[in-house]
Amino acid sequence: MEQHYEKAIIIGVNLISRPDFLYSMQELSNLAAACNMVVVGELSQKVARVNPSHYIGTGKIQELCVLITEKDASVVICNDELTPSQIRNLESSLDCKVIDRTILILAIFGERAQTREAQLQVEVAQLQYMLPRLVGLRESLGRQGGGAGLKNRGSGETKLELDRRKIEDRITSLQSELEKLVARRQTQRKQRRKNEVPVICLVGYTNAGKSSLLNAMIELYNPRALKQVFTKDMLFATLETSVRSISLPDRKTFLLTDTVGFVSQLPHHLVKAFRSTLEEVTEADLLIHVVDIANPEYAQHINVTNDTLKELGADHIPIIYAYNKSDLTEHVYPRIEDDHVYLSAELNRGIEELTQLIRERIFQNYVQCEIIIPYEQSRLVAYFNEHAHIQSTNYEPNGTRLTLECRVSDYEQYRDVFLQL
Ligand SMILES: Nc1nc2c(ncn2[C@@H]2O[C@H](COP(=O)(O)OP(=O)(O)OP(=O)(O)O)[C@@H](O)[C@H]2O)c(=O)[nH]1
Ligand SMILES: [Mg+2]
Repeated sequence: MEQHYEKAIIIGVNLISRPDFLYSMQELSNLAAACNMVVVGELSQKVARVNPSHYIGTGKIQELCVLITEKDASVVICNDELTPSQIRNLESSLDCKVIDRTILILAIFGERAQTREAQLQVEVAQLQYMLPRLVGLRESLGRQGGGAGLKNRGSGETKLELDRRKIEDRITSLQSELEKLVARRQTQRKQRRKNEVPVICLVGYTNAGKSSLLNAMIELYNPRALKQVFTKDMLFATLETSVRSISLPDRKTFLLTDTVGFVSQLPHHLVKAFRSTLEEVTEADLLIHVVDIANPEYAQHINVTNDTLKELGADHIPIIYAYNKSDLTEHVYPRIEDDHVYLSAELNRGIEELTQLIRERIFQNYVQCEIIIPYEQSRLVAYFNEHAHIQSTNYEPNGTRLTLECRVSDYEQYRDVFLQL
């Protein structure tokens, strides 16, 4: 089937205090493309503050009207989240469909959501966005058909109240379903804590290669598990959290979590709705910040991710930087430099180097020791075989002598049982 592309014009207010404006417009254009729109024109206004009634000033509106006709555009996309009345006023001045950055991101998330949890989260965010905008939210959410004119205006207060009630009821029911799923996930996380398995979370800008890196780790260390995750060259390929257990050759094990990618100005409702998914990040022992080092905007991407981590309250967690897609650059790789490593998830190169950094950060609490376990405690031999790296095993008259590397906590817990060497 032939893909239908809607012609869009992007507009933005370049606040004097905003250094990342050009970048954010570029990002908006990528978001539009992910939503099957083609950007045919662009307009920006440099001012000290956003126009409270129309987002942009009167002069700019005239200019925009000309541009819309000239380019035969059917939608205008604003670079910020607009108030309900700004959208309403702009639409009537332009007589053209107007959407904002938030609707765009919500639409992409809506299209990508696969699991029940992700679908519920997106729908809650969409409804909450919609609630205060019921009046005049013309075609914007169900972006099909285009240009319905003003015919839905003023359909009466009663109808509006009814719609509002319906939406509120729907939000309540979605949220209660969501809470059940969240409770289940929290139980799983508690269980993991109890097992003392360290949790490492992959974070980063969307399309940086987080899912690819998870797959490369699986392929190297647990190839038989066949639990690869979905990767694709598009914004927000991943909306759900996947957790995989990675066992290194010396039996050290950690959980590696892949999660939703970040983008600048992630809508407030969306962050709130995805709170449970993102809790995985805030409770991690270590973060791997995946950066697409081949992208010219990578420094901005790093800032966006770090800002989002701060917003989530996860900026206290230790970070390793994985400079991914090094194969597309001139950088020498694989290579470790301080807390970052140059690698290529696609070519499976640099994964061991990354693992080395992980080991240094996560597995410092290990001791090298030699112990004798009495034969009547042989279940402990089985325990250490499972949870430690055994270097040698010898059977002596009174017990099993093991040379091993194990967690300090395990050593401390059982030291009274061990026999004198
Ligand atoms: N050349 C090259 N391409 C890569 C590398 N790693 C990932 N890619 C490609 O980059 C694209 C995005 O990869 P994903 O792993 O889906 O990225 P992600 O960070 O999980 O993205 P979201 O889930 O959308 O946030 C895919 O087309 C990958 O094939 C790499 O090391 N080199
Ligand atoms: Mg992904």
